[in-house]
Amino acid sequence: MTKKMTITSIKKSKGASKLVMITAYDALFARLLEPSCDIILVGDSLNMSFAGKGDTLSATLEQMIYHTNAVAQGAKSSFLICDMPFGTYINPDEALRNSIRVFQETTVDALKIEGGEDKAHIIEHLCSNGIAVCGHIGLLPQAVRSEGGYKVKGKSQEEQEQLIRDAKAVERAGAFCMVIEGVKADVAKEVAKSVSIPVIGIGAGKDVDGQVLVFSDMLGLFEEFTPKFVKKYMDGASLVKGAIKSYSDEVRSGEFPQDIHTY
Ligand SMILES: Nc1nc(=O)c2c([nH]1)NC[C@@H]1CN(c3ccc(C(=O)N[C@@H](CCC(=O)O)C(=O)O)cc3)CN21
Ligand SMILES: CC(C)C(=O)C(=O)O
Ligand SMILES: [Mg+2]
Repeated sequence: MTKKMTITSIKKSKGASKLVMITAYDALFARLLEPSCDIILVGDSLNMSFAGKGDTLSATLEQMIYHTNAVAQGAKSSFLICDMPFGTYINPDEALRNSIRVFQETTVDALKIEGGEDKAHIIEHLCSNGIAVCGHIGLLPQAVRSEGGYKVKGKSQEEQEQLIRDAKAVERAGAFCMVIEGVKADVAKEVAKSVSIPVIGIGAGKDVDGQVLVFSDMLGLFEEFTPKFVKKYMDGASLVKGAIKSYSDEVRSGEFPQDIHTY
């Protein structure tokens, strides 16, 4: 990835190339991910993977702004999206006020909000005030408590029809793309076909317009999180633990530091 993507090139990518999105929470990883991805998402999953909490609900706007600024320092040529955290877009005015804060306090390119048909009026209000919005439909992590867990969507006829309505409402409201999470692959495929903006999947099969994963999941760093949709591209936890063990052993044995590490 050399030239930074724009709302226009992201929209145009549909049907031509798959979008690669990965989350990042700091400058260090943002710099490492940037060469191979189109979009970096500062996800509210940072409340779990970074802050160690049990779900995303207690992530704050201040946290999201802090991490977005860190990521922006590391990734100057990636399109940057920040999740609006739980409780920050409960009505159009609140949503716009909070979105403007993120836009003014960071260099983020777009914001992501969870919800379909029920959030279309919010997306519309943001879009008509200069905020680029990425939708998020299907499994909505911010609804984990009201839903009683993380539930894959699209299993019933009603859910399938609702997902199509959600995607169309998000598109009509002005979103430039959307994430579809935790949806049966055949249903996600139909959803992607039903709109003309890119639909980026996570746990939604291959027949969508791109994929997103949490970086710490795909690098095998987040050991306790092993849902079906994650592919571990490296065993990060073992590698890191092994390196730390070597350091520890060498400090204790006196093997580190050697002359080359010494002034
Ligand atoms: N590190 C991390 N990775 C993520 O992908 C992620 C987060 N955090 N935090 C926010 C949400 C929460 N996500 C989740 C969390 C759990 C399941 C889960 O337990 N899935 C079950 C399937 C449930 C069903 O069949 O209905 C699984 O076993 O895969 C799915 C998505 C995805 N998001
Ligand atoms: C899992 C992705 C889509 C997300 O919303 C997050 O990382 O918070
Ligand atoms: Mg999120």
